[in-house]
Amino acid sequence: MATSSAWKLDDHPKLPKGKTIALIVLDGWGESAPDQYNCIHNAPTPAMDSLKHGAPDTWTLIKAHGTAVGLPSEDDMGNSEVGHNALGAGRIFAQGAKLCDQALASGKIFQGEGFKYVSESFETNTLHLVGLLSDGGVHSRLDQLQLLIKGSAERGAKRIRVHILTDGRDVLDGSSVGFVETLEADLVTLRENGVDAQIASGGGRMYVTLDRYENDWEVVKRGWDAQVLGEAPHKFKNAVEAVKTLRKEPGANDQYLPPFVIVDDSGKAVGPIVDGDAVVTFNFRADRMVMHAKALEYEDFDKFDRVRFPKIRYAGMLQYDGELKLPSRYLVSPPEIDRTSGEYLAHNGVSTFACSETVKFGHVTFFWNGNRSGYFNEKLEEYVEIPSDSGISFNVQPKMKALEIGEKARDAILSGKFDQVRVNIPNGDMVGHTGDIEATVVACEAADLAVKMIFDAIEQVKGIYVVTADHGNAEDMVKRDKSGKPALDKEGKLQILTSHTLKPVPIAIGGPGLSKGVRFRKDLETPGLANVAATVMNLHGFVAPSDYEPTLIEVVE
Ligand SMILES: O=C(O)[C@@H](CO)OP(=O)(O)O
Ligand SMILES: [Mn+2]
Ligand SMILES: [Mn+2]
Repeated sequence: MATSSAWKLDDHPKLPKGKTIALIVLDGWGESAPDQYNCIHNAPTPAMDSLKHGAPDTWTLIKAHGTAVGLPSEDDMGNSEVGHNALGAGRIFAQGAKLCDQALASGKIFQGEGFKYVSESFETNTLHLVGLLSDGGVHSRLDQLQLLIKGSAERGAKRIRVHILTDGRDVLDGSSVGFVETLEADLVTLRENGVDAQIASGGGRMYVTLDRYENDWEVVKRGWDAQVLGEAPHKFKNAVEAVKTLRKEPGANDQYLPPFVIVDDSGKAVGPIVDGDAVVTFNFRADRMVMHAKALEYEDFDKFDRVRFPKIRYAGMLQYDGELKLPSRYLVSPPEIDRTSGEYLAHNGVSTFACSETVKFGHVTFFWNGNRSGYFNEKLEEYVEIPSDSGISFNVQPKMKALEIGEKARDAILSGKFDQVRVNIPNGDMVGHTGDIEATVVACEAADLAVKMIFDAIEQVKGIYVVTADHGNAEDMVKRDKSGKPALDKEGKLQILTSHTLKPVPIAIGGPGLSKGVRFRKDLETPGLANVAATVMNLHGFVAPSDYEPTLIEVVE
């Protein structure tokens, strides 16, 4: 790849090139006060602990939520998409949640090409809305769905079917009932006003539709069967009753609710997707919509038997994959995350190895590279995916593939072939989402062992490590009141927190290759994840582009 002048990075005046850098992202690893709900504190994590104590020059905290990562407000917890986007792109982009808010508030969403396209079905056919039903703000938001439904009805949608996916992962488990009741009440009002509006199907997000990175197509198939074919093992006349009843099944919770369809008095599904219908998927976040989008859009498709492939007018809330241009129609233009650090470094000859297990593979590749799949330069990059366990909830195998990721990273470091070895270690996050505190402690220990393995390899090649996280999760596993004490529910019970948090995340640098005098600056007011890219570019021996968020480090004599 010839380096055009636009891509050429200036040499760093003080820092050398050619050091091997291990870049470790601990998924869902925030910093919080120690107590019994802080699984990171309660796990033996000697590698991570060794970085922290008495080392203010090489260990610090950075912001990983809210406006620091392009989310609408400081009440928005961080997540992997916005976190890895910020880490990789070195700048803060207004993210999907915010762009959709703006488009809905101004009404522009209804004037765009995407909406016009789907609205051509309104007169004669059904509008289906499919997505995650909660106010979590990570993948979707209920208030955005409400505005979309209202706006569509005002613009001629006569028959509306909503296919819901219950959450319990970005919000408390059990909250699905309240969200379904709220939606149902809206639909009742619409019906009173002459719009035939109903919930048509549903299921838990982790079991129905929202798989990612092709971990388990069965998940998408279950959703297809319910949404398109109108077939599911459970049939109900009413969605509130469906959710309440199915939550009582063994092992069921909001995340893993079995699929159901709503049927009429004669037992017929009320809303299968058929030829001529319009479909809008109202999630703004990409990763868990890509597989579903392929099933809805691709003529050639062999991942499961679709039985019927209806000719529909389909639009995503956003375009979910910029490289694949998928879906081809969308309501809101996604953030244009360009000139990522990965692309710059590839243009400047830096060779990169990236690895995680399936459930986080796209985080260190696709999200890292600004929601773009594929290599920038095949000769310089190698991305390795370790297959994740599928069909289980991760508290059953809390060690996940941490050690395998550690081994792959170690081998890549020792091979001498790569300047940057980048990994995501998923345990704190994936097991934290199960709400299983004991398993999450085991998960954090496993993550730390993987970190240690990578540190050892860096030691051998006299390289540098940068270790950080994308957002919090495992460091706080209980819902708290304003004073920070565990909040009790109406029955006086603790409410286990399965979601991410608002906490800052640690970042540490070190290793024998770190030049003397490199330390974290103290003059940045609120450093966040977006400051990491410039830092890493410096450690590779380059000055970051001038519009990147400033580097976290300085070199003192
Ligand atoms: O699992 C997911 O989809 C989200 C939570 O909704 O987690 P993360 O952002 O860490 O991928
Ligand atoms: Mn994450
Ligand atoms: Mn997560």
